[in-house]
Amino acid sequence: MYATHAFDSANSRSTLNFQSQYDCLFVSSKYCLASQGIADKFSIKIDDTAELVDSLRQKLAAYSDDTLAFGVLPFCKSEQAQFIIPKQVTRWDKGAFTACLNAELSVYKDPQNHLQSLRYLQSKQQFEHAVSHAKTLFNTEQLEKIVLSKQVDLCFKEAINKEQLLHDLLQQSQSGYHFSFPVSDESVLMGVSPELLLYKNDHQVLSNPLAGSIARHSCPNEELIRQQILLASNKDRFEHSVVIEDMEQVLTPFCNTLHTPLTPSLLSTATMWHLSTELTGTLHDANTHVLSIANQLHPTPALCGKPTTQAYPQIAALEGQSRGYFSGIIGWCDKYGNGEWVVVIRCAQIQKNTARLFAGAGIVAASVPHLEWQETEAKLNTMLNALGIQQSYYSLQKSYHYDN
Ligand SMILES: C=C(O[C@H]1C=CC=C(C(=O)O)[C@@H]1O)C(=O)O
Repeated sequence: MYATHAFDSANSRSTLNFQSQYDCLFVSSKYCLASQGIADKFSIKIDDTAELVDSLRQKLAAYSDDTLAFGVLPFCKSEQAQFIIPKQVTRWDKGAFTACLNAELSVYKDPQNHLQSLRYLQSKQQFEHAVSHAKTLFNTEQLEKIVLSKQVDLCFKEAINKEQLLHDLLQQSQSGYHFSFPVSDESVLMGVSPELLLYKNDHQVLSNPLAGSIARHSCPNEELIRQQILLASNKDRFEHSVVIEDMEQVLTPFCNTLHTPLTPSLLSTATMWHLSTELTGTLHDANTHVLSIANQLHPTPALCGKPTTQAYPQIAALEGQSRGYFSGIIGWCDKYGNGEWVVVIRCAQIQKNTARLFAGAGIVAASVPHLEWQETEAKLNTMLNALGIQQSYYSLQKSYHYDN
């Protein structure tokens, strides 16, 4: 059921047919898990962590010891998570998987798929107004931080080739966590998250929250300046510290030891620099399920705000539509409660010839509305680049298609 794939470069086309051979995909720093066939598919409530974990354990109990479950939890705790227990999971070495995908796609590279329309669900003005409004709440609502996001709908002439998209995401950045999960019969959630919520193996836990961002630049000198600006920015350092404090509070009761570096470091994606902190710990109990911790961490103030209970209703009111799986969590777990979960960002929900893109930014008292808009624009570039959309064309189109 859980096979390690020895990559045979001479026979790459017959060893993996990407059109049909995976349903769920999770690519970590060194490995890639690709599932084939569906043994069971089910939804579970996420508002009660103990119930969520019990239901999962019961489902997995019926299968062999090496069975995995893939899942995606929505942002909103009143919605349900989706899980898939695959018939088979192939574990690839990451390099081998990428080489195989390259070999597949070099044979049939799709012609350029033309963008037909682009629609912002919130205009720039609406987003900036929401940021300004959020800033007034910091004085009155005991709120320290809130994450506001936007959604953009793209429509292409032809159906989006998901294998090509995955390939382009991998080409763009080998780092990060690439994922693909069929959230309905017709639509797939795909992306490359830079943010590890929780890896758990036996006693060991690792988390790598990110918060505080600046867009990358093509000029090396400007890149250095931007890195320094980000490291020295009190606004971004505050945005980051709020997340780390909250995560430490959740992780501490589970851990014998927990190490948190005193200052954040920098982490880059293909398009952004982020402030990053790696928390490492050892658990009291190796049987603790990865989701017992991950669902308590979720949603962290990197995706929601602080305090969470105050931020949730404000997000619903200010954003005006459901985030669905965006800023939820995605990953896998095994029968022993081991697994790896990342936050659902830098992603799109793909359905036939349409893609819905998402991007958010942490808002604090020192936020400047138009800069937060620019940050979310820069974050959209991960998916826009992978979808082959040229910036000049995109800029021209978007000025005509705000959904006012
Ligand atoms: C909400 C997003 O990013 C989060 C993760 C990293 C940095 C963030 C920030 O600096 O605001 C966000 O908290 C997104 O990419 O849509």
